[in-house]
Amino acid sequence: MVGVSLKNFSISFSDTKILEDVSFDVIQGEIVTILGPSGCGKSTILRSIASLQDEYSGEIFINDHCLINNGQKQCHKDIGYIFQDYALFPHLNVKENIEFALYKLKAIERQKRVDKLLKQFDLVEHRNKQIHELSGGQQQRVSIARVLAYEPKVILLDEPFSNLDSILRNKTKVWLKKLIKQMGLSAILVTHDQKEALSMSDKIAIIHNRKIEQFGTPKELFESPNSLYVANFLNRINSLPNELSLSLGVDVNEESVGVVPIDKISFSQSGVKASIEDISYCGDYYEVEVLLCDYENSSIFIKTTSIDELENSSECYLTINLEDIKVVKKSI
Ligand SMILES: Nc1ncnc2c1ncn2[C@@H]1O[C@H](COP(=O)(O)OP(=O)(O)OP(=O)(O)O)[C@@H](O)[C@H]1O
Repeated sequence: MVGVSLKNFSISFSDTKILEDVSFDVIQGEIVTILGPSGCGKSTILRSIASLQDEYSGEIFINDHCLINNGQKQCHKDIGYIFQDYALFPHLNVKENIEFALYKLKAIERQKRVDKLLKQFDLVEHRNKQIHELSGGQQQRVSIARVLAYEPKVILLDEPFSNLDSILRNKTKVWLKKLIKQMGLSAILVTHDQKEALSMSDKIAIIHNRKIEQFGTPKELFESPNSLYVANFLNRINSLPNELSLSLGVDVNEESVGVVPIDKISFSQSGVKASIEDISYCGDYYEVEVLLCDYENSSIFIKTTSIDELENSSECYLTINLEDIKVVKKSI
């Protein structure tokens, strides 16, 4: 069943078009991530779904109910919104924050639900603490528990991991993904982080120039990007000069370009002649920038684990395999 559906969603602010004809569905139990540059309208989509913004045209459906019906706004109680800064009530303790929206329930039922969430979110020992006494990760768990307390069917996550360090971030991602699946929620995640999008999502919507440039599973977008923009957004790739692609037997023209991931090019004894421009140490690998000598010194990057033979020489040769080159549109 479709949990959230956007149909021809468009929105402008003071004559500036932000989004145009955006349509996508989120099935129950599915995580859809919206990816795009800063200011492209990602949070505007979430705010509109949460009925915090209603200047849009087009339609938004939550479990088949349109949010604006005959010009009347219908707030939907099935939606939980998790904000980037958690938006917890600082004057209430952990337990009070979680039970805040449950005032309509009988005391005993309320108590039961809060106890279950405190346990589920590993917050039992912190139940009486004030918000400022919690770590960032604990605050985030309280913010998610508070939203799940009123049993939403749809969950909107706006950069939910941005305040967490990388270890806690990875742990929380796995935990939240499991939780969304177990509860059969329809989730929409907004993030800047491509890796996060690839690992968390069932589908990804990439926004570019006010529209969805591509919508599909992470694998589809990663392996078959339909444009240079999508390819660049999801992976570290090189755009090859068209003359080089043609010489390698790749069919490109003025509107298309051959792209190859930086880890698919290797150094060799012969092949495409290049000169070393820069070597950057990146922990368990190196990123080497080279200039392609025969192609107006176009620069490309190569990911390699060994630079032994490169350090004392400025000249090198590259092997680029035909099967690793994808042809994509320069832009849509
Ligand atoms: N209420 C508003 N009035 C006027 N302009 C707005 C309003 N809300 C958002 N905007 C503008 O719309 C654009 C999209 O904003 P939005 O917050 O959706 O971007 P975003 O993609 O979430 O960005 P970021 O990744 O930086 O958080 C921005 O240029 C923003 O300034």
